Amino acid sequence: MDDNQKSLILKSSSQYPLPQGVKLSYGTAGFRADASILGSTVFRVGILAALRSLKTQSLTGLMITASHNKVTDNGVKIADPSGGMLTQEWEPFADAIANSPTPQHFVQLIDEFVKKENIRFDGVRSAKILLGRDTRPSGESLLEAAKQGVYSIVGATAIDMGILTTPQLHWMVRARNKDMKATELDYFEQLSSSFRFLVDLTPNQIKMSKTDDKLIVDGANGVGGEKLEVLKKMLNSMDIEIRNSGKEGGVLNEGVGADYVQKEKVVPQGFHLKDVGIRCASLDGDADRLVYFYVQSNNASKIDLVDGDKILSLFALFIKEQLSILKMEGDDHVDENYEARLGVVQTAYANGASTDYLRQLGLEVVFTPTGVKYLHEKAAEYDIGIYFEANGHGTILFSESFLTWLNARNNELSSKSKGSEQQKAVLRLLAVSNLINQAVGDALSGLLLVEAILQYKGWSIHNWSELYHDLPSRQLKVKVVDRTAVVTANAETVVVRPPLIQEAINVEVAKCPQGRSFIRPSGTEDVIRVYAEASIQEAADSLANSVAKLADQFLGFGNSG
Ligand SMILES: CC(=O)N[C@H]1[C@@H](OP(=O)(O)O)O[C@H](CO)[C@@H](O)[C@@H]1O
Ligand SMILES: [Mg+2]
Repeated sequence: MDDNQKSLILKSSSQYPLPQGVKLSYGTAGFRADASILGSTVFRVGILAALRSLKTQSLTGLMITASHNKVTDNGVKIADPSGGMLTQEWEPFADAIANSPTPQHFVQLIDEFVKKENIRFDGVRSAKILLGRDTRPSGESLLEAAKQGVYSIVGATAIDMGILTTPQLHWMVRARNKDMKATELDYFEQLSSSFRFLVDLTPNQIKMSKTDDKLIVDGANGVGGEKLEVLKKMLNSMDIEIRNSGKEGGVLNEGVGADYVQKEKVVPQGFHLKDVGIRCASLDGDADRLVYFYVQSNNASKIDLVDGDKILSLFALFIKEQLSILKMEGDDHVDENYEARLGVVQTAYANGASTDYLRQLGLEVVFTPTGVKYLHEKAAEYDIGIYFEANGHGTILFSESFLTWLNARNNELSSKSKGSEQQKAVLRLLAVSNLINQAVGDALSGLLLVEAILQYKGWSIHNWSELYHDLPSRQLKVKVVDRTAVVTANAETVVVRPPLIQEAINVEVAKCPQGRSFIRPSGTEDVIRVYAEASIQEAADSLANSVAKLADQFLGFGNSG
C-alpha cells in the first residue's frame, strides 16, 4: 500500500472509533451485536470486503443483518465471490481488524496483511462490492458505514442493492461473477419460472385436494414477507396468504419467525385455532431459514413442527426418486448412465429419527460441525449434496459435471424419446437446480421447492409429517465463565476438553432409553448449548437438565477458581 492509500484509511477510520470494551468475533454468522456499537465494525468489514475483492479479482458481497436476533441488534457478514460465506482462512484477520484499538494500529494490521496475502493495489482491477441490508432501522446508517469502508480503498466501487434477503445478496454475487443475469428481478424470474416448469411436470393423475392448496406464511415481520409478496404476484396459480409481513405493525422476530417457532414449538403471533388443518410456514428475519408447521386441533397455541430435517428428508426422497427413474431400463443407453453421487449433510442437532429415516432410504448421511460454512463445503463434494440444519437453513448443491451430464442427456432424450419418463426426470432435476439457491440456504426458493414436491406427490402436510416421528428433544443454554474452554471433536458430538466431562455425560446418557446428548460452545451467543433427545419427552428433559448441571459444575461460575 502506498502512503496515499494508508492516509486515506487512517483518515476515514478515525471517523469510526471502536467503542470502549468491545470484543467481537466473526462467529458462525459474521459479527453480531447491539446495533449501537457496530459502526466501526461495519466500516472495517467494508474495507475487508474490498480487500477480498482485490485478492480474488472478483466481486464480493457485504450483508447487514442479524437474522433472527432482536430488532435492536444488527450484524455484518461477507459473501465470497462464489456466493458462499467468507473463506475461513480470513476469519482470524476479520477478528483482528474488528478489535483493533486505534486507527494507527488498524492501518498497520492491514498493511501487514496486504503484504502477507500479496494483495495487489496496482489498479489493474479495482475492488467491487455489492451491499445489501435487511429491514432493521439501524441498517441505513450501518450501510453508510460500510460504504465509507469500501471507499477508503482507492478505486473501489460499492453497489448498494438496498433491502434484500440474505440469500438474494449471496445469489447476486454468485450470478454476477458467473456473468449470469443478476438483478433482483432476474432472481424472481428464475425462481418463478423454474417453479412453474417443475409444477408442469407433475404427473397428470395427481391432484391435490382443494383444502391442501392453501399456504399461510409467517414473514417474521422481516424482509422475507415483502419479497414473497413480489414472488406471489409472479405465481398467480398459488394460494399464499402472508402474515407478519412487517406492514401490520408487529416487531421483527418478536413472537414470530422460524427461530421462535422451531425452538418454542408454539404458533407465531397472528395464527389461531381457525388455521387448524392448513399448511403453514415460517421464515426467519432475513429469510434464510424455513420451517413448516400446523396448528394442533386440541390446543391452538401448540404446533406440530415440520423442521429442517423433514424438509431435507422430503428433498432427499424426491431427488432419489428422480435418480431412480433415470436409471430405469428400457432405453438403449443404460450404459451411459452416470452414477450420480448423492450425499446428505446434517449436524449433531438433526433429530436422530431423521438420520435413521435417511439411512433406511439407503442414503449416505454425513455430519459436520454447526454452521452453514461447514455443511455447504461438505455438500459441495457430491454430485448432488443436500444439507440442512434442523433450524431450517439448507439447500441442494449440484456439481457442474453432473449438470453438464444432465443437459447432454436431455438433448439426447429429446431426439430419441421426447416426453419419456426419463426425460421428465432429467428436466425435473434441472428445474430443481435452477430453483434452489446454489449459494446459500434460501427460505423463498426452499419454500417453492417444498410446494412443488408436495404437489408432485399429491401430499398434505400431514402425509409429509408422517415420514417419520421425531424423537422428543430438549435444548438448553448454560452461562459459563469461558465457553472457549470447551473443545469438541467428531462433528461436536464429544467433548475432548476439559477432561472427564464427556465421561460424566456418557453416564447420564446410558441411563436413558434412546438417549443422546452433547454440549458445544455457541458461535453466536456467549453460552454453552446443551442438546438431549430420548424416547419420551420427560426423559429428554431430564437428560438435558443433568447434562446442563454437569456443564455448570465443570465450567460454571461456581468453578471459576
Ligand atoms: C443450535 C442452533 O440452532 N445453532 C445455530 C446458531 O449457531 P450457534 O453457534 O449454535 O449459536 O446460529 C447459526 C447462525 O444462524 C446457525 O447456523 C446454527 O445452526
Ligand atoms: Mg437467518
